[in-house]
Formats: sequence, C-alpha cells, structure tokens
Amino acid sequence: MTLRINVQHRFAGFDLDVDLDLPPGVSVLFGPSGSGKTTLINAVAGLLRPDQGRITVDDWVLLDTASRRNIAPHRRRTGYIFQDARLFPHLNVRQNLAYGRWFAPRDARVASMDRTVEMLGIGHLLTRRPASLSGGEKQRVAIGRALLSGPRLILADEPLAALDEARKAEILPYFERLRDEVAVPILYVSHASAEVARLATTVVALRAGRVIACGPPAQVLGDVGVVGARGAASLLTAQVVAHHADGLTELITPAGTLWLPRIGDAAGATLRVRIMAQDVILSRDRPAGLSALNILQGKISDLRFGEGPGAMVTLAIGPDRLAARITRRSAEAMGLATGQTCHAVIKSVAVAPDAIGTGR
Ligand SMILES: Nc1ncnc2c1ncn2[C@@H]1O[C@H](COP(=O)(O)OP(=O)(O)OP(=O)(O)O)[C@@H](O)[C@H]1O
Repeated sequence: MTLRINVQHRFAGFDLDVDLDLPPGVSVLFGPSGSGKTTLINAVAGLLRPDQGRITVDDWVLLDTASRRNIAPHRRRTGYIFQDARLFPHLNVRQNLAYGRWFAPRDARVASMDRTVEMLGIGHLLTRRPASLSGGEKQRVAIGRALLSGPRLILADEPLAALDEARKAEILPYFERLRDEVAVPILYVSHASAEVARLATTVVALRAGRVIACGPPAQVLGDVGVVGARGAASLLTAQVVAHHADGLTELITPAGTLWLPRIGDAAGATLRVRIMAQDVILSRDRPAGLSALNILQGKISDLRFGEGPGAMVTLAIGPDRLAARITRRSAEAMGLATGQTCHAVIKSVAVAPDAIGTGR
C-alpha cells in the first residue's frame, strides 16, 4: 500500500510544505523539535485540516482540498498509537483490545484477537487493568488495540518517547514484527536515530517544515547534511551464525565476520546493525595484533573532506556501505583514493544493543 501526502499549511511563523510518495512498510518522520512531524501526522489523521493538500492510501482519498473532500478522523481507519498509551483505566486489557475491535468496519480484514495477543506477548495480561501494567506493557496493549480496529494505516507519534531505555528495548521488537508481519503502512514519528535505524523502511527527514531527504535508512542516516558528521551512521546487513561460550555472537556480512556482544536472535536471523562512522578505524593493509575483533574489507567508494579537519570515507561492503569518520590528516597520510581496497576496524563493544534490529 502506498501512502501519498501532499500538504501545505501555514501557522504564524511556521510553514509546512511536503510532497511524499511512501512505499509500504514503516515511514519514519525524523527531525528536530518544531520541524513539523506532529503537524504532518495530524493532517493524515484528520485532526488538522491543512490549507491545501491531498492525502491518499492507494486509491482511497482521505483528503483533497481541491474537491473539498475531507474524511472525518473517525472514518479514516487509522490506528493511532500515542506517546502515552491512553488505555481506558476502568476496562481490563481484554476489554481495551475488544474496544478497538468494536470500531472495525464489518468488511475489514482484521487480525484475530488470538493472533494479536500472541504477536504482542500479552496473553498473561488480559484480565489486568492498565494501572497495574508497566509502561512497556501498556504500549503493547495500545498497539494491539490499534491493530484490532482494522486500520488501513497506523500512525505512531513518538510511541517510545515516554519509556526508559529498558522499556524501549522491550517494545522495539514488537514494532519490528508489526512492520514485517502486518501489511498496513505505518507512519511513525521519531527523533531518535537508533530507533529510526532499526525500524524504518523509509526515512523522511524534516527540517523547518520541508523534506530535506527521503529514502532508505542506510542512505538518509549516512547523509552528513541530515545527521551531521557526528551522527553519521551505516547500516550493515548481517546474519547470525552462532553464539559462543565467551558471550560473543558471530555474524556474517558480505565483507567478513562480525563479532558482537551476545544478541538474543537465533542462528540464521538476518539483522541490520547500525555502526557509527566515528567508531570505525581504517587501515590500508590488513591489520594484525589488534584487540579489535572486527576487520571488514571493502573498496573506497566515496571520499569527502569537510570544511574542518574531518574526512568521511565510504567503503562498499557487498551491497552495503560503511562510512568511517577520520581526520583529513590521516586520509592524506594514508594516500586514500576511491577504488582502493581498505580495511575497516570496528570494536565489538562500540555496537550498542539498541543499534541491532531484525530485518534488512
Ligand atoms: N495549533 C498551532 N498553532 C500555531 N502554531 C502551531 C500549532 N501547532 C504547531 N504549531 C507550530 O508548528 C511548528 C511545528 O510543530 P510540530 O508540533 O509539528 O513539530 P514537531 O516536529 O512535531 O516537534 P516536536 O518534536 O517538538 O513534537 C512549531 O513551530 C509549532 O509551534
């Protein structure tokens, strides 16, 4: 399902103008505070009527100001997941889920209650009231309630922002399952790049009401113009080979073996691993006698110098790209040039657990 959003809207001092054509999967609206993420998601939900615009899910028109079509919010079939779960406190979990179901149109293909409960791991919570649930559990119930309403589109406005790191880590895999197992487009607001790296199929980078980049996460999160040199990251596709007794997990990438602190996923699972450009060291020759376990070989596909002392070197590693942020001085001393073979050195412990997600 393709989501098309063309919206222009003006508040005093703020001007939103976007034109997006988003493929299936999770589209993350990513940008600093005040860039227009919530305004945009509210326009899609029908909570804000933009000055001008047209919003469609496939051939279903939610808004078309030119023909004065504006479907009311409750008829847009959007499942909305908020920062706070907003469950009904007087209903237990099963009743909260059933409430979502009650809103599903008769002809909607709605996931079964059993399947949803199983997918979100909330079977043991069904008779509990929201007050007795943790923040992460509440958010899983909120996802279930949204799913059971038979949505044609799921909107999630910073659903993890109110949770601590441990609870975020608990919820992220459920959003990954939602992305991989439910064929409903998801528009997801976030300003956390680790979350974007794990979840996004497409990243829409917003700045002051404009789209400054839109594309796959590996492309947008590696764009220094979007994330800055310090924030630049690469996403490597890797497959789990085995878990070893010394607490390390062995993964295979097209450029060699990657050893990371133990990962929960089973052997055979395909993961996307975020590696920050500033955590990568380069060597022309294959280094020996290093403490770092990960040495990946690639060819330099791009070399850029900034205004300051830094340089960004990109290696082609199979179909993936791996960026290294080094100094101009090192790049010149090493005589780096595009097309050369180079080795990237990455410390295992530099890859944080929240930087590893499932899927390509
Ligand atoms: N109802 C409103 N009236 C006037 N200005 C508004 C209104 N709603 C939002 N704005 C302004 O529009 C701009 C974008 O706000 P928006 O909430 O969409 O940003 P955001 O990217 O979601 O930010 P945050 O990450 O802080 O939630 C801000 O400058 C905000 O002050």
